[in-house]
Amino acid sequence: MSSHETRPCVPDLKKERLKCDFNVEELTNLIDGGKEKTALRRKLRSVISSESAYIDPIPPEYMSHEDQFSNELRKTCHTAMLMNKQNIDIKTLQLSKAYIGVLKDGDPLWVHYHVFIPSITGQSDPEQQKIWMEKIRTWKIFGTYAQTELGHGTFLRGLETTATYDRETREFILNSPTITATKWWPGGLGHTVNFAAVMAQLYVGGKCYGPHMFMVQLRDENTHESLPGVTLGEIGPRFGLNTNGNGFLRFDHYRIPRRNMLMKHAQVLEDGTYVKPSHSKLSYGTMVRVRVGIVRDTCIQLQQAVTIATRYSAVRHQSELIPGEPEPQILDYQTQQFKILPQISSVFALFFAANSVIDAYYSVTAQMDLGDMSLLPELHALSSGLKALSASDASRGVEICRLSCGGHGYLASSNFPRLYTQTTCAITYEGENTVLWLQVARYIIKSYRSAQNGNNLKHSVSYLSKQPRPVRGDLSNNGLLEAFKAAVFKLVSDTEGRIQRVCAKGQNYHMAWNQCSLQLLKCAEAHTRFYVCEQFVRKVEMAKGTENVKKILKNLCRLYLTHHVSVNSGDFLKSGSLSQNDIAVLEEEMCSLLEVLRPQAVSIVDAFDFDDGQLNSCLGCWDGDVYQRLYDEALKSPLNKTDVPEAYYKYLRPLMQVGLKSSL
Ligand SMILES: CCCCCCCC/C=C\CCCCCCCCCCCC(=O)SCCNC(=O)CCNC(=O)[C@H](O)C(C)(C)COP(=O)(O)OP(=O)(O)OC[C@H]1O[C@@H](n2cnc3c(N)ncnc32)[C@H](O)[C@@H]1OP(=O)(O)O
Ligand SMILES: Cc1cc2nc3c(=O)[nH]c(=O)nc-3n(C[C@H](O)[C@H](O)[C@H](O)COP(=O)(O)OP(=O)(O)OC[C@H]3O[C@@H](n4cnc5c(N)ncnc54)[C@H](O)[C@@H]3O)c2cc1C
Repeated sequence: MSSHETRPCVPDLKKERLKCDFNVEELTNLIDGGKEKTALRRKLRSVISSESAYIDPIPPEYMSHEDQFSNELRKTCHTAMLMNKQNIDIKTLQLSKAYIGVLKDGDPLWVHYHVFIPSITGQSDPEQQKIWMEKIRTWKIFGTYAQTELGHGTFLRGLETTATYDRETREFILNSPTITATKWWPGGLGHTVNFAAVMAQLYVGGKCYGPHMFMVQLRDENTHESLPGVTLGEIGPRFGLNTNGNGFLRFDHYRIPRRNMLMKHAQVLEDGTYVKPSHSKLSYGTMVRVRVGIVRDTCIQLQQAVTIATRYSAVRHQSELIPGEPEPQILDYQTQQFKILPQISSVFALFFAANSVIDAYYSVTAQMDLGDMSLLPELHALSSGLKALSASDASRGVEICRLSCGGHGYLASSNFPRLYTQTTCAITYEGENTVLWLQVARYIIKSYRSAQNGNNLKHSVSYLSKQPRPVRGDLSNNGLLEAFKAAVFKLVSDTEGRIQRVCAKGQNYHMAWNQCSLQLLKCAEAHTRFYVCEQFVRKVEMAKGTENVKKILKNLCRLYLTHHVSVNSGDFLKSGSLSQNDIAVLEEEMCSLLEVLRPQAVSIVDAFDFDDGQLNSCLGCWDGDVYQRLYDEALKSPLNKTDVPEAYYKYLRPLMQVGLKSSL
């Protein structure tokens, strides 16, 4: 039973928690990765919760843009000091769920810790690392990852910033030749960081060698003023993440020493000799790493959204289910269960997928450090696909949760608006989703063709070697995975056939690719969905623990499978891997699973173990005292400071005094 069991809450939530038939703490431990990790997270959380510095002076919604930024910078700097005192690695804290809720709308140093530092450690040679990491550790250097430009974010070969080697002075000259060459978006670039890892086109002896990364000082280490030759600023208010300090940067023939090119993989020697890397895409390594991290991060955002929606749905009563009877909890409506429970199953699917891609990342990068690049294309496809799938599933999931809370879900005090803007931007950053899907498709089509030519395929695409033949009527988990394989195989073989047909009509390959890109997107998503389903099934099979927790996991896994078969039923029917009757049976099973899981829903989300400060939502609070919180929060509006606002005297009263002349 949950350790929170005894805390007071409204009768509806009490009733829900009493229905719990599994050990909530055990599920919490599983999600944290073990008892010790739960204990560590809670210890970190208790350090954070006791810090008065994290209390916002007024709700940030009511602050100016400048004050919001300053308030978050204050908190992020306080965290650095605090962690230093406690001897805790700040990166560990930031990636821990314990830190959620401290920064409300973006962290101006987030890119420093999670994109800039990995770029330095992953792209510079040992001598460079020694110098720069020392300065990073002692807080002399704060940096960002400056790649995207006004004109290009996706197409990196189209970047316009140049880094031209001057052999005489042994320097690179950085230049932004056009307005579209302006670096645009990097987090913290506006007014926070003093350095940047800058992606620029390398020119040596008049020849362009493509995008390479350079360590560039932008601001004076003492005065923080931008250096001559560098123009910096903030890009203005955004849909969300308004305190990330996203900035712009222009160079005017700005010189940096030769050794400021990050030289782990490629080098320019003093005499201008270019030494190429062992794989042409190694300079894109930071992006692969962050894409992997995004899977985990979006999963945690979805956990927050489903916690809020589930608790609220247990507290909210509306309409009549049976005429004349009391209004039921809205969670009793099947349609409400269908909004929320598949999102809970998605949390677990993303959780297992994130763990598996993080493991893959570490094992492939270890091999790459030994010089073996053979698994990089598979890792690139896997991380791209999972980044795209997790970002789009989570942001759709957050929006469904918001809608499931009716009008109150639209209030800032529900915290859905922030959660949504935080999740949806993951569709865009670190590789726009459509573009990443097309990268996955490229890998799949290439693999499929390679198999047609008799070659062996890498593990994640091995099922594309030959037409899978699922056993008709086998609707077990393994049977459904086989059906998935057959459905994806059919999508891939049809799409590949269509590309060939378009080419045969005289179209060149690239145009044919574009004409088939809608199907290619489908192939990529279906392949990645299959991967997620397979991981879910295997991880649940392997899960240790008590029978009741395993039962919850099995039911959630089954809900995930049946839901995604139902949503994509056309693909299964077309491939002949499932019949219409199979689909009908599975859809019925999905509805029964909603009923089975409904009584456990509140306890499952309790297991995500967020406290009220973290959820920051009137609707999702532990005790369910929703209405009082909504009312109290409304009273904080500055407009409620006076009964009659100044705007009345300025605008409304004069209008009312004039009166209407015509009788409209
Ligand atoms: C390990 C886990 C640790 C945990 C880490 C913690 C991280 C936590 C994460 C998230 C928390 C979120 C918190 C929110 C705070 C906000 C922060 C925002 C941060 C955002 C930062 C950014 O957005 S940085 C900018 C990102 N930009 C992009 O991603 C650009 C996208 N474009 C590209 O990647 C490429 O240009 C392209 C892939 C689209 C195409 O490249 P290119 O034109 O050069 O190649 P080709 O199409 O010609 O292909 C050639 C060939 O190369 C293959 N390839 C391409 N990319 C790669 C790669 N990265 N690796 C390997 N191979 C690659 C391509 O597939 C082709 O292969 P073929 O064999 O020829 O087919
Ligand atoms: C919150 C946030 C934080 C960011 N932080 C950073 C940062 O720290 N550092 C940094 O360098 N950048 C950062 N970025 C920039 C981000 O990485 C880019 O915005 C992203 O890579 C998308 O590129 P783009 O904006 O050029 O979009 P575009 O590529 O212009 O996309 C516009 C449309 O064109 C389509 N499109 C483009 N190419 C193709 C294609 N080949 N095939 C089919 N369709 C295509 C896309 O699918 C999309 O629909 C950030 C962005 C955001 C929103």
